[in-house]
Amino acid sequence: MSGAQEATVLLTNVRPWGGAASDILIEEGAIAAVEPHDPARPEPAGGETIDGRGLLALPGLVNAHAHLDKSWWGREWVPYGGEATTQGRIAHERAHRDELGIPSPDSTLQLLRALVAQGTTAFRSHVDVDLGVGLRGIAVVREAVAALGVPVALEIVAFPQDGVLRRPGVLELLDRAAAEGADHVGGLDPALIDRDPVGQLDALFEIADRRGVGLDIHLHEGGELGAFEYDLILERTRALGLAGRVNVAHGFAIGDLPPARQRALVEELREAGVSITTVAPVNASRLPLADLRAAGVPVGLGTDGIRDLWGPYGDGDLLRLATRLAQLSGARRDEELTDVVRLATSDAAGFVGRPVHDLVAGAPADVVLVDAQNVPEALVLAPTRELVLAGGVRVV
Ligand SMILES: Nc1ccnc(=O)[nH]1
Repeated sequence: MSGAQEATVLLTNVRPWGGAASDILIEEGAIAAVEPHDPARPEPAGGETIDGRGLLALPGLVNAHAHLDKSWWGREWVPYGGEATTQGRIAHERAHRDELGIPSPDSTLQLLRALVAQGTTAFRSHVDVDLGVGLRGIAVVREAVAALGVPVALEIVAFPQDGVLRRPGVLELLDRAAAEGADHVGGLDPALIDRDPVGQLDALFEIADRRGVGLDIHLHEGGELGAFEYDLILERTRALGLAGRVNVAHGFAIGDLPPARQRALVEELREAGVSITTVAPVNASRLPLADLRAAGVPVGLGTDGIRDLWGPYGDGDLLRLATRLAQLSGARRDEELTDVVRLATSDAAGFVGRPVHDLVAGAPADVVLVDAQNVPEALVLAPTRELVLAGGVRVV
């Protein structure tokens, strides 16, 4: 990619995960070595040396659930005007996105600039695919990421926000998106939106299985209905051998179940290889985060939409969002706080198609420096990002 990416960078005197002072050598966008800090280490020939001033180093933050196509970021404030239901938001967005020129490469680019400046270096973004916009949103997001000029990781979920079976032609669009390089096919609330949970899920799983892509399904539906839909998803994941390729986004229903059924569902998710993403909502049932983490079910954290026709909230700071997740989950001990930071960084590698995303040799050189004593303090304070590298390229 860019020449900047290929340059050698020596990042000296940083404390990876709050550990001992270290020097990180970066070559061709990847971490080549992490070694004990040596003030006498020679500068790399033809490369750049950056003094890390003893700051705490974390891997880049991973936004595992974004909607990069929806935002009006960087424009005049857009007051929210829809009804506060899922269908109300869908209708409001469809009624007003054209007059705002959404999806827009420019708004998405401005949003991305703000997000990477806060240390997010990898994204899994749902992108609306529907009869109005077709696959244009996917092209818009790809164009904005290219214009950003920074080697961030991007996975695309072709997301049928306006419904699947109730909108004939959407399945064909999803199939084309998968054929043309989308990493996942999305879905949403197959009962509320399509009034046919078995039908929607069968159709989505068929595409994912045939095209060899993943599935990432929004499940806002709660209680017994949502629990039934979890069952349908687990059943199909097992039947088609799609372990490790299926994600449930939001999945509020699990938080509505009594503890014994929650534990049983966590065990089923683990066994079937289904992951969960959350946006740490303050007004929905809580995920059993500790149980999910203890079972080894991958849990990703994302921003959801940021300042869009779904709502006015969000500053995109994933570290601050991690603070909220920790608070909502009752995390208090240092190990629990640190675990939430791992969830938002190194442990989220799988959500953005990376085998490894950490401060280790062989990983992409995505590094965030903050002024904090240790990882728990970095989580609690979410301090200014003093330096952000994405693929070895300096963003901040
Ligand atoms: N939380 C959500 C944001 C955008 N679209 C959805 O379906 N849900």
